[in-house]
Amino acid sequence: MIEAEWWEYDSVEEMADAVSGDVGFIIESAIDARDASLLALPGGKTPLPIFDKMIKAKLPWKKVTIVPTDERLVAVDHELSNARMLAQRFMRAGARVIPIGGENDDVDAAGNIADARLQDLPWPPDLVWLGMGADGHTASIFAGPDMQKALDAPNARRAVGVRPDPLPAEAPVPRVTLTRAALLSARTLIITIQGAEKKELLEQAIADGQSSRLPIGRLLAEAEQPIDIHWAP
Ligand SMILES: O=C(O)[C@H](O)[C@@H](O)[C@H](O)[C@H](O)COP(=O)(O)O
Repeated sequence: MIEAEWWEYDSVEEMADAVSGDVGFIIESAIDARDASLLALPGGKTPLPIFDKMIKAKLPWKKVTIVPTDERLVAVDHELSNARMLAQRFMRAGARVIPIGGENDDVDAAGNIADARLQDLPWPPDLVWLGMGADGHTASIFAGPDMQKALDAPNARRAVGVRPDPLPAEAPVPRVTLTRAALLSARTLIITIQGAEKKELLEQAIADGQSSRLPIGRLLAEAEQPIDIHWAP
């Protein structure tokens, strides 16, 4: 049974205020408890106004380490790179951003490299924050030949290489993604989505749970923690 709580806002701006406040609280609580905070943050467009609010907040960014939940296999300075997008924002604020990908034609090797990098970090993340595509993908767990690999990887495995099929139009490149086990190891799990269509899709995926054909449904079906879903029109 997926324990999901929906938070619905009237605007993106309102969602950004609320979510940036929640994430700030997660960061401060982690630093109080462990003197450090590890966050796994999504790519995509929905979180950008929230990220922009977050970096304006006076948080102890020097104690914060950020990894992308997934990465496109492009050069680290490429416009499609999630690490680049995160670094441009959060490194300026003082946080450490760890890239997990880069240009690599060998998708499986890229997955091994991402996994090795994540194995060096103090685990679990205080926060895994996910988005969802209109096709029901989340992080870079896409329908296609590698979906099961990302969903069924053993608990100790933190990342794998994936070849979405079909390749998503907004960034048509192979990826690495945190595995289901790694994503669900988070102390806190949140999702941010926008638009009526995605709301309906996510509600259906949650209702279908384990029998969902969508990656997000299959992922959440195994979650043991309650999930906060933030939605704006
Ligand atoms: O592609 C990535 O890097 C993502 O992490 C991906 O899972 C993203 O969160 C969704 O595609 C939603 O993207 P939008 O917020 O742009 O709709």
